[in-house]
Amino acid sequence: MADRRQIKYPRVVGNYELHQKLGAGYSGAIFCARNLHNGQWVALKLQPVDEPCPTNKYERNFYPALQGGVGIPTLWGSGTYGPWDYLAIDLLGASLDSLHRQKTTDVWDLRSVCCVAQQVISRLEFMHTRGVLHRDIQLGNCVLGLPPNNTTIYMIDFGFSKFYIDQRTKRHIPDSKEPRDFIGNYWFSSVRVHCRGQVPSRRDDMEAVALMLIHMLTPGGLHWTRNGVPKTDEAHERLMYEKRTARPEDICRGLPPPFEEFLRYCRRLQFAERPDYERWIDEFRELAEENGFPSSPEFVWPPPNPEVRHVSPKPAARMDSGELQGVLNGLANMQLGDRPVLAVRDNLVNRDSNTPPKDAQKPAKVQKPDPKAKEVINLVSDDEGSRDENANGRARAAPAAGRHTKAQRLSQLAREIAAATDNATLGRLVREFSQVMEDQKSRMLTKEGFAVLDALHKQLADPGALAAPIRTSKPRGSGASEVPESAGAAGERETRWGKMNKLYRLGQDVRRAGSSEQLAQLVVEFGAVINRSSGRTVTKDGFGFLAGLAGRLEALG
Ligand SMILES: Nc1ncnc2c1ncn2[C@@H]1O[C@H](COP(=O)(O)OP(=O)(O)OP(=O)(O)O)[C@@H](O)[C@H]1O
Repeated sequence: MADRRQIKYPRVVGNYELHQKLGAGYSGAIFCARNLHNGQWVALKLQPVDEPCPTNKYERNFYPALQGGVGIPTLWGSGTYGPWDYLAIDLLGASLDSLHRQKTTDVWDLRSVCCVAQQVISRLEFMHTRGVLHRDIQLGNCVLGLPPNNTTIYMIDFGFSKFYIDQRTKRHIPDSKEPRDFIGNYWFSSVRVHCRGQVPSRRDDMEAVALMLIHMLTPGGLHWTRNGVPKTDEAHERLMYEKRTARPEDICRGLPPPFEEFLRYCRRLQFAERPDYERWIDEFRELAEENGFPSSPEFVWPPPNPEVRHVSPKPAARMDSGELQGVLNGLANMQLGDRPVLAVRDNLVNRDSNTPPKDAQKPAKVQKPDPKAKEVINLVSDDEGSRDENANGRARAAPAAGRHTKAQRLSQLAREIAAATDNATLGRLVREFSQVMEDQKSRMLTKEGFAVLDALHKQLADPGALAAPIRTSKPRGSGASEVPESAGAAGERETRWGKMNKLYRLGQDVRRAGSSEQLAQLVVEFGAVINRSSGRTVTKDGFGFLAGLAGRLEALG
């Protein structure tokens, strides 16, 4: 291959007249070009036909499969012209890499990063549904459109892409233990692919997004990127070692929890597993909303003032999913102190149902559970009606008045549940909770949803809640106890029933529960099953459980 600096590019290639150079990559250059016949401006990717790494040829395979997707450039023409191989695609604007270099602050603002997260995950969802892996996710391959599409992030550069669905058999490509050459980029390729030589699949595209987002929020970037591209094997080995040994909790220290959770989630995915794109788009949208930013994923650059907030690397109390699990199980052992007991008339005196209890009015905090104590833990994070501190220590603006997000509705429900004074009201609130969840596209149980369960549990957990326990029929299956099993038995249940079966069985148990205590226990188990399930989605059986719970509460009210 000729030395790229000496390559003389032609003035015209096919129907296109070349203008300024937009960029140069690993194996070619890209120009702004004009169609000589219709005047249309395009980006022309140019490569010598004898290029040893003919990425244009590879890319040409994927563009047809990806046409029509939001944020995927249109392919206007491609072919060879004399010694040149070319691709004519939509002319786009600045790449995130160029914005990264231009930015005047240490790190990106959280709003922009949440927009990038939502859009890039959505692009991957589209590509993956078309059977294509990107395999080279990086800032330089995320490019803004030109007006009027300048708030859309486009994915470019499919030179390393691959069909993970075999075009002939329509099956997922097989995993393999064979040693393989690394394909991807040094900064963001997943640990599995980059450091362990594994076959890339959907999970690795997702992990690359997670690393890219964390990089954007880290002063100086991820530490293995700071010495530049490795020039020797030794330097590459060192980089891989640093990447491989970097613990999620360390590289995400001080960042809002969804970033670490996302990275961990990607690393837990199985080789052929479909990532839950919707869940993570929702998570990052909610993170934006919680911080007072618009829920729209539109990428606005420069970030509109005065909302620009940068995430400082301040250590924050956080709860990982393992801890969350412990918390849910620990809810069963909560010490409720002298909290009033539902359905015992004496306790209703002096309680005004319109006034949330003192606890419910405080913005609850995410706390680190004490593993020994198994005490009361609040899972809720935000009270949107109040002002709160963000990670930067600045006051968080309340979301725009009149806009009721899922998070707001759930937080409000948690407060109303905490303030409820009878079971019939609780039953109605459970129905509302179910309705809020059903109205949502994703049906994912967020932390605000868990806070609703937490509030519900608190209201039900006292054994005296229902004055006259009613007789329960025997659950299906021999020797089953009349009392719903404890959270400690949940692990055993997992092997006895399939995962899906569990929610169905909980739905049956809830209709037979004879006391508030039993209902409280079932609420904990319900939360634990949802939390363990991939995507934390409330399924049909989950809604069946909620309907059963509401009905039971109303009947006992
Ligand atoms: N359609 C486009 N419109 C405007 N600029 C573009 C377009 N496509 C690419 N660029 C610019 O050119 C740069 C290189 O493009 P691209 O990544 O497609 O080329 P490549 O040769 O495959 O590069 P690499 O080897 O770095 O992956 C991009 O980072 C971007 O700045």
